[in-house]
Amino acid sequence: MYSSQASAVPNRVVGLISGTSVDGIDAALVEITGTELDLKVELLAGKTYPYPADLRERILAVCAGEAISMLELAHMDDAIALAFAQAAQNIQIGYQPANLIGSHGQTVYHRPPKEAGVGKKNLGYTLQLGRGEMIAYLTGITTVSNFRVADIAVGGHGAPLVPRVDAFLLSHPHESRCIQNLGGIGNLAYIPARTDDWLSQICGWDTGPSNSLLDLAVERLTAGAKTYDEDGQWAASGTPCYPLVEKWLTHEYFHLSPPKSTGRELFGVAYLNQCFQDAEPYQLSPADMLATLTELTVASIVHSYRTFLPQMPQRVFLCGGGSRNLYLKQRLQLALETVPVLTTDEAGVSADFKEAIAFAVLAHWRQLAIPGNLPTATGAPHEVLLGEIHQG
Ligand SMILES: Nc1ncnc2c1ncn2[C@@H]1O[C@H](COP(=O)(O)OP(=O)(O)OP(=O)(O)O)[C@@H](O)[C@H]1O
Ligand SMILES: CC(=O)N[C@H]1[C@@H]2OC[C@@H](O2)[C@@H](O)[C@@H]1O[C@H](C)C(=O)O
Repeated sequence: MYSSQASAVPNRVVGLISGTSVDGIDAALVEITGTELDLKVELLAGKTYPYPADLRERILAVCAGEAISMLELAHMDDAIALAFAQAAQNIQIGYQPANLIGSHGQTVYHRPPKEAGVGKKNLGYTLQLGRGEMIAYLTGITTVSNFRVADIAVGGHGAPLVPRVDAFLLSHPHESRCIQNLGGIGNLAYIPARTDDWLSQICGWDTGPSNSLLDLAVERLTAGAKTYDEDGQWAASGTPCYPLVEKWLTHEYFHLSPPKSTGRELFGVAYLNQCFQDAEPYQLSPADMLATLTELTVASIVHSYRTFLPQMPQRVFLCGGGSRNLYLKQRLQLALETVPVLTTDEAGVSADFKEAIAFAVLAHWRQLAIPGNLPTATGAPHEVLLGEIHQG
């Protein structure tokens, strides 16, 4: 880790991301001071800008494996970049302009690296659309994008990237914490209390599905009328089917040792179809099915903590859209027994905009030539600078 080097003048940065839920572009306008141990971020504005419906549909189809031509790919890349550039411009209205944008883009494909014999690896592959050069061109603001490839280039997973930012924004002097993102996919950052060698013990990984299967199931059960189960109300009226949860938990991903990453390629439409097929003998109601899928998210997270963490954290802080799913939160609290489950809002960082904030911080780090990956979370052999800089 780099020693802190205070930057006195706040950097005004826009962070942008659309995650695996493809529910819209999260934009955060922040003021950043400091770098790592002295890092401070003030959220001036945060907003989610929904994609145009047809663009969202096309993105989801590509994520689900639909073939497209190179021409269509180029069009989609630019349509996403345009939507991101508009989000960057809109979030600044009424504020002094930003001097930097950090844009994650839209993941449409992610393949983790694979062992290929002793000491050899097939590099991972990851593709985020919404090219940074177009965002810089349209906004006139220097834009950092394509954050994942430098980590992948040295053999890492290129994900999760947020744990390093979590470590500097959410550590505590006396308390060990897990920061649990509940997006389409779940991930965690484990942050020990800030004692002697705490930095070397921080780790993270993707826990598996969080809302991805729930959202797809809701769309299927409502014939497209709804895209998610608000506050988890529908699931809350059902009962989890534990034999199914046990069966689904045997999936190889949950038993892989970290560092590990995943996506909709593994926990998407095909997996959900299998879940519905597995559920047939049990004749579950729609509410029971949603409760059972919720329980898979809960059980996979808790199994992951108990199996792979050096010790259970003293507190868990949730973020991402799933932190608004009251049923999911309640089930997680029940399964984690005495470990209190809160949201990152309660630790001073917006649960809704933490990922967008993180990409603003990663752009800030890139500008200062500070590495952005956490090798214990991505599996990279060393730290690297993340992101390509496009001058505005
Ligand atoms: N009030 C709510 N009740 C239940 N679920 C909600 C609520 N609000 C948001 N969600 C869930 O959160 C999802 C969006 O979460 P989020 O924006 O954190 O995901 P993401 O960033 O796209 O995913 P990832 O972190 O995997 O990249 C929605 O698709 C929905 O399932
Ligand atoms: C390839 C990719 O886009 N991965 C996402 C996804 O969504 C959650 C989880 O899987 C995480 O690994 C990652 O996003 C966050 C922002 C990260 O890199 O920390």
